[in-house]
Amino acid sequence: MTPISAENIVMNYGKVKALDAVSLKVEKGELFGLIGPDGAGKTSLIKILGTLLLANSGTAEIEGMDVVKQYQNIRRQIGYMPGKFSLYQDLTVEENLNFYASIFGTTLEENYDLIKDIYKQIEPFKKRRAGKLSGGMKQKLALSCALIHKPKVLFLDEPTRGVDPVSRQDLWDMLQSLKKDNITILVSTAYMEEALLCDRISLMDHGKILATNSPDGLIANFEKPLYAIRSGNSFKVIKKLKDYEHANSVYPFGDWVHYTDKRDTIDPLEIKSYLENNDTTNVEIKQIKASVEDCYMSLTSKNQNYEPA
Ligand SMILES: Nc1ncnc2c1ncn2[C@@H]1O[C@H](COP(=O)(O)OP(=O)(O)OP(=O)(O)O)[C@@H](O)[C@H]1O
Repeated sequence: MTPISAENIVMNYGKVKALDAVSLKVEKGELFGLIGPDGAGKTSLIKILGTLLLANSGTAEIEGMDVVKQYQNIRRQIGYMPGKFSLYQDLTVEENLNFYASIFGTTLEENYDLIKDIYKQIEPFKKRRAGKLSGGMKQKLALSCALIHKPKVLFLDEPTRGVDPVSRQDLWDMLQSLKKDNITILVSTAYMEEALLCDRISLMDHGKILATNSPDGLIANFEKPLYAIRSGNSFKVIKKLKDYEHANSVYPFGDWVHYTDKRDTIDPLEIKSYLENNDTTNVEIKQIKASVEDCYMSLTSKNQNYEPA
């Protein structure tokens, strides 16, 4: 049985098409990432799968149960960590955990083993009110609460948003360690580099899934040779490359400009000369391996037929 499956999910908010015929399958024990910028539709999809929102059309099943007809059974078997910290700020760490455990008819002691690696990092602060915890500690508490009833499927909506880099890494380590318990995890993020920490990912843009693959598989499918180009003036490089008749894609990437050409084979020196003949000096050019972000840029440039939100 597939732990998470969705077929042709459509979600509209008035005129905004938040999800446009989205289909997805996540296998048992996978750490699966929904990757996309703000507004891509990640939260809407997670809420529909987590039985918190009704789709306009399409079907979805969690552990073989229909998200509309069997939502009560599903809720007993899933954990959900919303994007916004939503625990009780006035309750202590321990009280929050006991509260969530009691809702599911369990206790902290009963499921201590599952959450101990995460909880032990905040246990010294168990008498502290949740509202007084640091961002990283809040995140660990929220994850502990989402796991307290031993869910089969765990949904996390942008758990690393606005969290410091060390806590972000901690969270991913915790998610990796949950794999040994065979929990299926669907996590969303807008940070492209986090895609590499997932078993498989779906890249999302404007309510559509553009591609689903392992990070390596996605990168291996990048269609064209990719070049990184720079000179003292990135703005000029971008402008001149965009005017270049053979340019396929041109976008800034840190200090560099990433470029693909319409032709299958090219001589990079030809591009260098073109730029130098168009008042761009000190041009450096090198062929590079595509990253997940490059794959995303290439796919979004093809996904132009959307209704702007
Ligand atoms: N309750 C709502 N009413 C109207 N529009 C909404 C509502 N919720 C989401 N939207 C719109 O639907 C689209 C998808 O939003 P969604 O929150 O699902 O995306 P997201 O990828 O999770 O982005 P974010 O990180 O900003 O939450 C966006 O254009 C958003 O503005």
